[in-house]
Amino acid sequence: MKITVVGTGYVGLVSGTCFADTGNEVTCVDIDQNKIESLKNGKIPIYEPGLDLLFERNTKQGRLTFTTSLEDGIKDAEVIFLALPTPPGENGSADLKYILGVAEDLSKMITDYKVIVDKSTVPVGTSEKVHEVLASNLDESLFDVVSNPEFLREGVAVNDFLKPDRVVIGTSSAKAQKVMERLYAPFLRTGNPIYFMDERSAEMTKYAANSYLATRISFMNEIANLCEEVGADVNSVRRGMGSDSRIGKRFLFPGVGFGGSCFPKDVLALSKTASDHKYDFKILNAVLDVNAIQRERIADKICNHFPDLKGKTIGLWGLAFKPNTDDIREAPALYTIDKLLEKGAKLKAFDPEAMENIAKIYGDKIELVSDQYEAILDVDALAIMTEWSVFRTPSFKTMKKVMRKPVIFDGRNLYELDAMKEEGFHYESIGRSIINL
Ligand SMILES: NC(=O)C1=CN([C@@H]2O[C@H](COP(=O)(O)OP(=O)(O)OC[C@H]3O[C@@H](n4cnc5c(N)ncnc54)[C@H](O)[C@@H]3O)[C@@H](O)[C@H]2O)C=CC1
Ligand SMILES: O=C(O)[C@H]1O[C@H](OP(=O)(O)OP(=O)(O)OC[C@H]2O[C@@H](n3ccc(=O)[nH]c3=O)[C@H](O)[C@@H]2O)[C@H](O)[C@@H](O)[C@@H]1O
Repeated sequence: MKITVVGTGYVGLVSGTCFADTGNEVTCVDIDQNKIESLKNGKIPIYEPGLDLLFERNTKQGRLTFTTSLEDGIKDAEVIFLALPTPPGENGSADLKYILGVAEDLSKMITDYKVIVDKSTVPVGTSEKVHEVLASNLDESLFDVVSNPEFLREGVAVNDFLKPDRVVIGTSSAKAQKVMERLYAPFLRTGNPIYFMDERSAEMTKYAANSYLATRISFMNEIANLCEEVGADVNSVRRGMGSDSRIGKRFLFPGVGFGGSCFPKDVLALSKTASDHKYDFKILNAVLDVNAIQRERIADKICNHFPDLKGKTIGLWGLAFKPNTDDIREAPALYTIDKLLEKGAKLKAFDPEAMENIAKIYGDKIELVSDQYEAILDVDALAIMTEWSVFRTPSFKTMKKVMRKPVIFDGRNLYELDAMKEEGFHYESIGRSIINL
């Protein structure tokens, strides 16, 4: 099938590459000329494990191409995916200017039947808006609009796309449904379901899923904070809870709050949809409030430990919003950095992939170093912000040797309390007791 993907970011590039890998001819379109130039030269502008292999194979074999011209990109395409940004607008609702802008452009270009698929996360009713924009210039027989929310996670995006837990398709057109069934069949061979529903339900499913996952995280963060008060250990509590099959083990890890380009914006957008309909969605507002407090928790612990941070140096391990990505959008590390800088601390940091993006924001306000031990050389304390595997079994001996003081603030609960006691660290984590030296 000939497919066009408009928007070549985390979702568009992964989807386009994976669709090419099942034999489709895919053209990716983006307005960012640098991005397209780099992709044409074989360079992937994001870090996403496993993407390089698929990218190389499909570009080499000519199934995956790139252009900045929407008009060229959609030539002969049967399906056009919109994988465009939907950032929060002024009032928190998703800003649809990219989606509706491209729909408007498409309405002036389409000459034969195409299925326009929205893959971006958009508020309920957006498919109808896209339909309206297209219909303002096009005969209705020339297009169908489908909602196909994407559930991939950054860092494991390729695997999530190739083996989705489920595919959700919102459409009222039998013709479009057949096209989508054909396109997704190779990804559903193990019997994972494809659910067809109306467009509004598909749009709602995406927000409901993300908001529920964010709710679990905020809930666990509050349990963790209470564990600290009552002397319980959240790691034990998490295991005890998660092994109940009604609850499940995943997404119960407390930490420094959820970040990334989606949970914070999607919970906010759903809350806005609710208030637009005069519905006070109390849980969602609490989820956001808890998260705003939690993402400052490590900085707060550091400030408690060092009443005056002037003249102190703190090392940071991890800057990305989660491991295996270079993405720092809404990363909890940003909030920690801002607070510690404001209090006068000097910062040194290391992240395996996100340092280039951090440098774009902070310049020389923080010292970025290329080795995790260099990031703790002569520091008064280490703060762990992202659970990259490489931080899980460090040499505690080396750490103690290079740090000015053996003090760790662990936002991801990477180490056992007994080990920290034995190794002689002052160790503060999330939802567990403090190991005092
Ligand atoms: N990042 C993720 O893990 C996931 C994101 N989503 C949703 O998918 C959508 C896209 O997200 P990301 O891929 O993260 O965004 P992104 O910001 O990484 O990529 C969006 C791309 O669209 C391009 N673009 C903007 N205007 C354009 C135009 N008029 N024509 C062509 N290209 C244009 C930008 O240059 C950028 O390359 C959002 O709605 C997001 O909520 C859904 C599931 C997962
Ligand atoms: O709509 C989206 O963009 C995507 O948002 C999330 O994916 P992603 O943001 O890539 O990453 P997650 O693994 O969900 O983590 C999000 C945040 O929650 C935090 N988190 C996650 C799990 C957990 O148990 N505890 C926890 O604090 C992570 O550290 C991270 O900051 C969803 O998991 C995807 O299904 C969805 O497609």
